[in-house]
Amino acid sequence: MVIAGATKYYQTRTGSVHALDNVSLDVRDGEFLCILGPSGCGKSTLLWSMGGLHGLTDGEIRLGAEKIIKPHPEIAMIFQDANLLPWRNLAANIALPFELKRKPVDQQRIDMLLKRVNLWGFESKFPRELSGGMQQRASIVRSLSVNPSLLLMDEPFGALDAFTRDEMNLLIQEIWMETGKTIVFITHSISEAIFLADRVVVMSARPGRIASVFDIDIPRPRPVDIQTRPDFIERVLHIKASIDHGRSPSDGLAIT
Ligand SMILES: Nc1ncnc2c1ncn2[C@@H]1O[C@H](COP(=O)(O)OP(=O)(O)OP(=O)(O)O)[C@@H](O)[C@H]1O
Repeated sequence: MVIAGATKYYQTRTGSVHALDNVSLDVRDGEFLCILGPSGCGKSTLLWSMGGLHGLTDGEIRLGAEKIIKPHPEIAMIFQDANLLPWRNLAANIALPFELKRKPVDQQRIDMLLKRVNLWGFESKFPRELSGGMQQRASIVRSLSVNPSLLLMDEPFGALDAFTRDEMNLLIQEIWMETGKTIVFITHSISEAIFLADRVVVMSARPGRIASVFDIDIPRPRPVDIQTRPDFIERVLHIKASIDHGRSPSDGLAIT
């Protein structure tokens, strides 16, 4: 995917908000890219535009030769809230994208994915009967069931407890290694970004711009306890220093 000069102004009753300023970035096929930055720096605006859910004021986003101006079958999105419909059981929730596209349900692929994320046997359960981590795993199955090439994840594990978050990070690392999907993942956590990414893009706020890009060459699979190793902590501090250098004192960014 190519992002070329992406610029976005929101028009509000109190004036216009400059959310993205001339953001250009090539997302390489098959890479795991994490976007990090303080609240309000335009991460979601950028990701939603990549998903065809928001229009840009200027610039463009392309997938191959196609300009992204509306949702695209090759692009799936996962949000912090699993967004399962409460009145549908797991099977019916996962079948939804097929219904919307009026396509036959690929049960074989869904079963394979359910087994992969340890939800096999839970198909008749309703969202309220599942933990937050299970709901998020179901939303991952729902997104992957239609076999997109690009997965856009907007702070998908931000609402989960630390243990579940570690489990989900391991799971998404494994899925990425097995499937070769391109993943763009937004997070507030520097450690989560370094743990997952091939490249970490740091954005700065007001207006949202790319401040720096860091290559993360740590071999995979990366175990969770890698985050306590001195060289990992050094990377965290290095990225944190670059953020502190370029931000105003009111911006917040978790260091976890
Ligand atoms: N629909 C909207 N209408 C008006 N302004 C908006 C809208 N959505 C976002 N903004 C503004 O655009 C800027 C960027 O917001 P965005 O949600 O993209 O940032 P973010 O980095 O994802 O923040 P967070 O980390 O808090 O989710 C902010 O100043 C925000 O208030």
